[in-house]
Amino acid sequence: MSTWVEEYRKKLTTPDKAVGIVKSGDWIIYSYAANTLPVLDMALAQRTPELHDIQLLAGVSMRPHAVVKADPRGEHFTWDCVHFSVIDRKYYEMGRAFYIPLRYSEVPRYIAENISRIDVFMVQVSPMDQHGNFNFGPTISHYPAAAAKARTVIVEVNEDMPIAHGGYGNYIHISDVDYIVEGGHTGMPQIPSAPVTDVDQKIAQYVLDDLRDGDCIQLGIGAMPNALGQMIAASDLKDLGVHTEMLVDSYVDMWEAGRISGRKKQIDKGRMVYTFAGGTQKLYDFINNNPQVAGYPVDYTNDRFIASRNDNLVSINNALEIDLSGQVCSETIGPRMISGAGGQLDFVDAAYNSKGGRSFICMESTFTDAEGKKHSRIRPLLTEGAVVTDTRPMVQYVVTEHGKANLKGATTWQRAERLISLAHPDFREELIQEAEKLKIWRKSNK
Ligand SMILES: CC(=O)SCCNC(=O)CCNC(=O)[C@H](O)C(C)(C)COP(=O)(O)OP(=O)(O)OC[C@H]1O[C@@H](n2cnc3c(N)ncnc32)[C@H](O)[C@@H]1OP(=O)(O)O
Ligand SMILES: CCCC(=O)O
Repeated sequence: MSTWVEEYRKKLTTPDKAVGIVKSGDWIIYSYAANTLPVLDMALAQRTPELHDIQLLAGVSMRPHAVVKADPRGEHFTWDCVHFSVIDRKYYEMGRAFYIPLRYSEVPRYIAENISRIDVFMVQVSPMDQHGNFNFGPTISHYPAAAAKARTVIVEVNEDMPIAHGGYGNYIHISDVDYIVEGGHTGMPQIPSAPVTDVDQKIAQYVLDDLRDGDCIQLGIGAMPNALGQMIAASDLKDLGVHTEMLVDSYVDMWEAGRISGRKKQIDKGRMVYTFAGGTQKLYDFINNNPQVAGYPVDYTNDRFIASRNDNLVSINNALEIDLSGQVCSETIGPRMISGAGGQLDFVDAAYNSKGGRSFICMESTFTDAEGKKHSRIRPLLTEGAVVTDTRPMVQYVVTEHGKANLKGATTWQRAERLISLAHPDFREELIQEAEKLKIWRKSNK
């Protein structure tokens, strides 16, 4: 019998006993994204009445949480997020979730340096291998930093979790684990790709026109990047590389269509690099035991100096609005939180600093509200309360369904002119008048 099997037996416990170590006032990190914790979360929720002032560091929720359901007013558990998914956004609307403004690359350092203590790290893992390792499956992110900082580490084993190959940091050894809980077959969250519209396809086409054989790509989340992934799969591009933050189903489509080889990458040659994967079973099956993918901690994938070591790094991300000077908001509507900074600025920076690299900020030119009224996403000024995700000196290409413009090095009047040319025609005249008032409209502008 291997030493690890004996140690496994000693550390194996029930969910109730494992969460029994939690005390009022504790700081807990919950694993997130596709590594949500159905069993430990349920057990902790049952202790709601007796626990107070528990700080839960979480976010990117791909399944709803029992602790939030059990405590709808947030009187026992505070839900602090490094990024909002649609589920976290609902918690926020209930007054139940808070945001930690950070670039995603900084989360491991934030855990190491800015939190005085982590009492418990609960993380969902794959079953232990013969060497005593539990694989983190689809999400590596900040988990190595959390495990290093936490006083107690509890793993929840999910028999359905894929075993993902990595660069480093993609597993935890049993000697670093305090308690093991067997969750059984709890499945993987299924996140289907967002449906693609004609507008998404038009935007994606402008980006596709710019892509070249051998580019190394990072695609953000949402319908437009999904449209682009499908269009790349159907194109004749070859030898693309992948160095991204999130791996989604469309990477599988591109790989299966023969578009991705990673042959031209300068680092992690031949491997698709990511820090978290979220999609359908197709994606989880793809990463399972596949040496062509490499999961890394987020301070590797999103570090601008590391990511930009790949030549021709092309970053493609979505935004919510942009002002005429080029400030991009991708995380709020006015003061209302939608998502978070995530890794957008990390990749805007990395792509621009990669030799031959380019960064694209994409958005539909308009937003239609619940009453059916159209609003321009290109605005004279950002909506009051909006936060700036990408500062204007950082932004390079901006794309809407009306075209593509390079803002790097452009003067204020050139920015106004170029951005107005990307606005919906119905709003252009009004934007010109506002640009005049802002003194960024040159008399000879078209
Ligand atoms: C995982 C990765 O993305 S890696 C990439 C790096 N990270 C980032 O880019 C982080 C920042 N970016 C993001 O979070 C996203 O790309 C977003 C939010 C900009 C766009 O994501 P999408 O899923 O395409 O957003 P979507 O169009 O569905 O809008 C999100 C919400 O904002 C609302 N919204 C969007 N624009 C507006 C607007 N102008 N006014 C009011 N509400 C708006 C939508 O109705 C939707 O709300 P709902 O979910 O309550 O219906
Ligand atoms: C966890 C961060 C997700 C994003 O960058 O959008």
